[in-house]
Amino acid sequence: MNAAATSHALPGVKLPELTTSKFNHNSSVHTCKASGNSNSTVSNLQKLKLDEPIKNIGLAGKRFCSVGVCTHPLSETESDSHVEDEKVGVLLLNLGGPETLVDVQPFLYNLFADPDIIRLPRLFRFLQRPLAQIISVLRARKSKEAYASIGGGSPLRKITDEQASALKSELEAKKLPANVYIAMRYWHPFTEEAAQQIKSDGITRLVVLPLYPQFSISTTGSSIRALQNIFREDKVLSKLPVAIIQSWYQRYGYIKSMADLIEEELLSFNRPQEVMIFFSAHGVPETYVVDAGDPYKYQMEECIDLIMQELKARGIENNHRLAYQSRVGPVQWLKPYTDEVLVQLGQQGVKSLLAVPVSFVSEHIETLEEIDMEYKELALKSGVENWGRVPALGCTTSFIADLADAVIEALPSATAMSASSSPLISSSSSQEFKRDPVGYAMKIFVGSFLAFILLLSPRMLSAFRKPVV
Ligand SMILES: C=CC1=C(C)c2cc3[nH]c(cc4nc(cc5[nH]c(cc1n2)c(C)c5CCC(=O)O)C(CCC(=O)O)=C4C)c(C)c3C=C
Ligand SMILES: [Fe+2]
Repeated sequence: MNAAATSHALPGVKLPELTTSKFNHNSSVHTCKASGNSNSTVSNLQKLKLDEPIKNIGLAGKRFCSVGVCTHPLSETESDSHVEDEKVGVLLLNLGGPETLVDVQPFLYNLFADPDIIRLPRLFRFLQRPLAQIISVLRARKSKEAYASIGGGSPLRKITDEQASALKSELEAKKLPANVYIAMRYWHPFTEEAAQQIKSDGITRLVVLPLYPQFSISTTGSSIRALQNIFREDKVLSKLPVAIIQSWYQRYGYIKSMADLIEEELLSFNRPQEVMIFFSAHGVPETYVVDAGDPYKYQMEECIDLIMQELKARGIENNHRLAYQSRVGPVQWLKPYTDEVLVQLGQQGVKSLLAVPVSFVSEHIETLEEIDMEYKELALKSGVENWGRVPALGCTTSFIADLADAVIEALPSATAMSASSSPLISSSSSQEFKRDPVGYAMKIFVGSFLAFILLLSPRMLSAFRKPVV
């Protein structure tokens, strides 16, 4: 476990009591539920109060619960309300992608203008937008080439639409009629558009479901912040009961669906038992984990362990590795890097390799271009002879059914986001400031100065322009 993952990724977030459980391979039901749902199928429960600082309960960085549901403490009136009388909405959070090559630069601008993607010291936040403009222009050419090679745009919107409609059908089949909305962080349909639709449809209870299995400050965290900002400013939305599922990588339905895909893909090799299972996750800068307490790395490692345990239970005992891809800019990202590990494996004599994208559930630029083209070529050049790739989950039936169950489990614990005491928006830096204001001020001053020099240096600018591999 990484000691740095002790603080919560959304610092100070108060969560209701969640029940925790052991992962149960023999069970076809989920092993964890939010408390408040009396129909619990949970075994080996251990209560974990998440509104206490995590480090005080000796479970730093660990989440044993399959669904981290983030709400405010339930009031009696709210917890008494009947779900059957509600107009239920489900909001899927996703990244978004450029639909045409013309969209690429403005999409990149939106991405780099996000303070959860380029984390500038507070004093230099005024540089965020000009920097985003420079970096997006510098990166646009390479990025356009990549999108051009997969047909001229991102498939993300289409796939997310399909997932939304599959989830809606599955919820209906499970007797929970619901409207399903999509909020993309950096391209259409933007979070604002989804929020307006939710409001005009008169939704009375909302479950927020990120399409990222693992939590990262840069993905789910950023989307929740954006949502929180919009909801808090709106009279109606600020009162809407909302349940936020923060991560769901431990759910058995997800783990089983991933194992199914891997098992099936292994069969396409001549000697399946000799294939190295190579998990490739999207990276994040190392400082996210080490300084900001992003649980992403820990959750990723736990996720891979769970998938491998599930495969082992099926008699599949292949070797496996985890590496991180898609780094951007000159800073250190989570290691080991996918490109470096592929070269090492080839040189070490690994002949058959199955790539498994694991941080995202749709095909996108980084599966279709980076893995299928760049990494495949690199692996084959390095000595790998047989290459395969597990498809993204997309609309796999067992996976969508499990997402529907996650929504149903989360629904009863929805409460209003409005309470202005909500700490969802508060940042780790404000907590640090409260703890040690002088040290914090010094750090900001020195950090800002260095950041300013670094950010405008030719090396930094060219690192954003260069393709990583
Ligand atoms: C779990 C998934 C993702 C994490 C974590 C993540 C962090 C992260 N990403 C960038 C920079 C870029 N990401 C880009 C595309 C992109 N990123 C994700 C997912 C995660 N990103 C997806 C699904 C996509 C693809 C969308 C699509 O169009 O198909 C891009 C644009 C493409 C490119 O030019 O490479 C950039 C840039 C950072 C800096 C970051 C963490 C800080
Ligand atoms: Fe990314």
